[in-house]
Amino acid sequence: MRLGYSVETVRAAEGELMARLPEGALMQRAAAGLAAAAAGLLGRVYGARVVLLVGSGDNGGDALYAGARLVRRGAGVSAVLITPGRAHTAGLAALLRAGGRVADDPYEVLAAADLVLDGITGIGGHGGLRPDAVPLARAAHGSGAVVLAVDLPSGVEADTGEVGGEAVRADATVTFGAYKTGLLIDPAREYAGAVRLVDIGLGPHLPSVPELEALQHADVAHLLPVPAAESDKYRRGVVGVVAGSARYPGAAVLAVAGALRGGAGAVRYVGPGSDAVIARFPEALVHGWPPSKAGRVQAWVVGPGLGDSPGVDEVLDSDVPVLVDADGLRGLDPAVVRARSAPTLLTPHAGEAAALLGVAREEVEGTRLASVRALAAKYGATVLLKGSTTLVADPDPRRAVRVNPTGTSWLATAGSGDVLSGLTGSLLAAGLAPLDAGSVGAYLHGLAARLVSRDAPVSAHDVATALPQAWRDTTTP
Ligand SMILES: NC(=O)C1=CN([C@@H]2O[C@H](COP(=O)(O)OP(=O)(O)OC[C@H]3O[C@@H](n4cnc5c(N)ncnc54)[C@H](OP(=O)(O)O)[C@@H]3O)[C@@H](O)[C@H]2O)[C@@H](O)CC1
Ligand SMILES: Nc1ncnc2c1ncn2[C@@H]1O[C@H](COP(=O)(O)OP(=O)(O)O)[C@@H](O)[C@H]1O
Ligand SMILES: [K+]
Repeated sequence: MRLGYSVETVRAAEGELMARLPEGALMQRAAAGLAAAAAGLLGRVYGARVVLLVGSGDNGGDALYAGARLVRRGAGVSAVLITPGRAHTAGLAALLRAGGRVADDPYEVLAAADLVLDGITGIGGHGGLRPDAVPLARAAHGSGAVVLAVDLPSGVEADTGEVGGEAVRADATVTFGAYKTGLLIDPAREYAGAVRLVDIGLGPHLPSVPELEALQHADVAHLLPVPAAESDKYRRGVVGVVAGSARYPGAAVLAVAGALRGGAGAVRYVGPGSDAVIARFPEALVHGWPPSKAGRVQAWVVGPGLGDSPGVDEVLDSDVPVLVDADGLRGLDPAVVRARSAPTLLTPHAGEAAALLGVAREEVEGTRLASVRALAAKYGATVLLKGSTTLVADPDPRRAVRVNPTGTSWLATAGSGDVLSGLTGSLLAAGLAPLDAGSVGAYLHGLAARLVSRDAPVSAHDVATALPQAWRDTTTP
């Protein structure tokens, strides 16, 4: 599991650790890791031209000490002080002692740089870059040099992944001690580039429950349902799908396609898309209306392509877990969801989430973590917020939010969400708790898309077909 922590948590852990170490030791560890990463990016340090963007806090101190190390390995290092007179005193002295210098003309050194270390702000920064730093960040981006962010790209919000104004666009980020939550969530994640964690000994001082967690292959393999020797189709779980309409019969087919690959022993379909479903998937069990007469079902999926067709109320009335997606989310009453005896999992994209929260779509896209938590609280349900960063929040606010590490922007294709609902509903029917079903579903779906896409366009149907390959990939050591 990859874990993300808030600034408050990181500062508390740093405080504990610092009390046991000699003064400045932690910053030296950070600077050593940073210099090593910089050297790796440069390939050849001797003769390289390095520029440090130095803010007024310890983030700038890290950059200055790392710069001193690079000077000692033969690099030419120039520091650009954002607020002269307020740079980290000991760090600046170390740089000058080693043979580095303060730049006379920031834009001249930036234009000639091979590598820029962004030490303007780290976990102490708020509200985007200040105006004096903005042109420097732009010049770094436009210079052709590799931009390496120190701890975080300056200007992004460490706790939320929000970007309130302008921020540094980095090719890579070296973060110290622990991933900050914002590094794992868009839009900040995109500003960070490739993120590397440098161990500074913080581990034993961090709490066991982080703010954010990302499943890795081994976690998913551990959660996937596997039939036992004595299993039969009912013990493996039966998933019911209420999806599609005369207008969108394809949604029924795609949701069933996902459901057939999610580990349930059988898929029941109820709705206007029966003919299309059975023509494509003879193994699906199709039933007449209403869903309550369809026979045993351990979890329902309702909503994809449903249009105005009925089904949501009937399914929410059941006493088994229900996944509500797409049209099923329209006008969904929090009181109805809260009153249910079994868990509910909502899977909105940003537009649907915005409608449920009564805000603009852009607001949800800019504040994903806060939005997914707000929806989970409002509905007392697990919420999977889809998009460039998929997040899954439990209704219990003490649980870490899951962030999906797989996926590709090629997934932004019509119908791929229908496959995800079927797949995730199937995992629910197989017995996974909603938080696990949502995060495992998103993981496999994103991995399948990557495997089948290999950087070319994919269709939703391709993604469904690649799900067994993603499953195998995850469980193969
Ligand atoms: N603690 C530790 O043990 C370790 C910490 N480490 C490192 O320290 C970093 C945290 O350092 P920090 O706390 O000094 O804050 P930091 O991120 O440098 O920024 C604060 C300064 O920026 C300024 N500023 C604020 N907003 C701004 C804006 N929008 N645009 C421009 N400027 C802005 C603000 O100025 P002021 O408001 O005072 O005018 C203030 O002076 C952390 O990320 C890691 O790199 C590592 O060495 C490992 C050990
Ligand atoms: N920019 C993106 N990057 C990665 N994944 C994305 C992006 N945009 C959408 N997705 C994923 O694609 C799927 C789209 O689902 P959805 O919006 O419900 O589409 P549809 O309703 O057409 O099926 C979701 O799994 C979502 O997370
Ligand atoms: K930084």
